[in-house]
Amino acid sequence: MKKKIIVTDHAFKNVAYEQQMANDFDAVFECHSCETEDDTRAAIADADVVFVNFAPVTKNVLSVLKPGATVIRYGIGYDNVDIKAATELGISVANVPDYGVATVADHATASLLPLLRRIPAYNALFAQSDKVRPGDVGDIRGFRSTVIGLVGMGRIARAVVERLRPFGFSFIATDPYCDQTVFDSLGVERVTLDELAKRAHAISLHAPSTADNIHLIGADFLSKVQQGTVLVNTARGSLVDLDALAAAVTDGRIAGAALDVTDPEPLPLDSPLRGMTQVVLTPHAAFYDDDSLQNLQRLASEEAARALLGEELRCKVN
Ligand SMILES: NC(=O)C1=CN([C@@H]2O[C@H](COP(=O)(O)OP(=O)(O)OC[C@H]3O[C@@H](n4cnc5c(N)ncnc54)[C@H](O)[C@@H]3O)[C@@H](O)[C@H]2O)C=CC1
Ligand SMILES: O=C(O)C(=O)COP(=O)(O)O
Repeated sequence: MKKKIIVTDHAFKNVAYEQQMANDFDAVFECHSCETEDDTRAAIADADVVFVNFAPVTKNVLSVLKPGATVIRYGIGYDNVDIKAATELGISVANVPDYGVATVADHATASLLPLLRRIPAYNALFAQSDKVRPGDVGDIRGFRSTVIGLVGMGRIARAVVERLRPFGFSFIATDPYCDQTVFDSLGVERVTLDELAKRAHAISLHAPSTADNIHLIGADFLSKVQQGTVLVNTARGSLVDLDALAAAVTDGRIAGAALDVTDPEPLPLDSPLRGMTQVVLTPHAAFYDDDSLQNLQRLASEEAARALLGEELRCKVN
């Protein structure tokens, strides 16, 4: 019987790599745009390999697969897949941890620097006044006296440090699970989350979405930050309590925020954050450029080939 390879959803320009890989195996290949659990269940029934981007892969969805099937997350975070249920059902899950580290780090860096220079705030003033002057956006701290605080010290955070280092910033970071040697080799001071809140002038989030990390950046954290701090989130929306963030932007503790991810996504039309000139929004796009998409689709397709050949997966997460 022919093998069956299904894409549940994606935002790519084409699926040429996947199609070629399926042809190599003379497999059935279908590409869907699943929006509901029912869509996904119907699309993947009896598949051998499932590629999933953002569609939720719940226990209910997984139950239509046979033991031995493989689910490949198009991406790094796999919080949309019920890993426990997959393991119980004998289904392997893999992600692609290394396709776009540079691209996400580029996006975080490109978001953070304009906030520190208050460029979005100046730009907004031009819509209201014909006499915009230096300093109209409040105090601006020089880069060489600015402390960057990283939440998470994994692959992307390390790449952000490399990109920001030439500007002369100092770096502090919190990561309960990362080895001290990583901090030492990068010259990053290890601190607690509490200390990071108090000392950082710019905070960039790079921790995964887990049950423990929900609203890590909430009212308590934001009550401790210095007036005029900036925040960048390219990790996962669930890390930030958006109501608490809106309050902190309103009272000036947060002078600027760049949110690539929010919970929920998309950000509701009536969210106050949409109208705030200090808040820059991008649509979960930090991973998105031509280089990273090519890597992602190629590496995911190679992983699928390994699954079909019965070989050990490169990036199995369960
Ligand atoms: N916006 C986008 O397009 C993209 C977002 N991401 C997100 O970025 C996150 C980070 O990616 P990587 O750096 O590749 O992951 P990674 O797994 O290399 O690093 C994550 C680090 O966070 C640490 N961590 C976990 N809980 C923490 C906590 N409570 N406080 C501080 N640190 C904590 C871990 O110990 C680990 O060192 C991913 O989980 C993913 O959700 C990844 C790619 C694209
Ligand atoms: O999942 C995607 O394709 C992305 O948007 C980026 O995913 P990640 O954030 O890598 O888990």
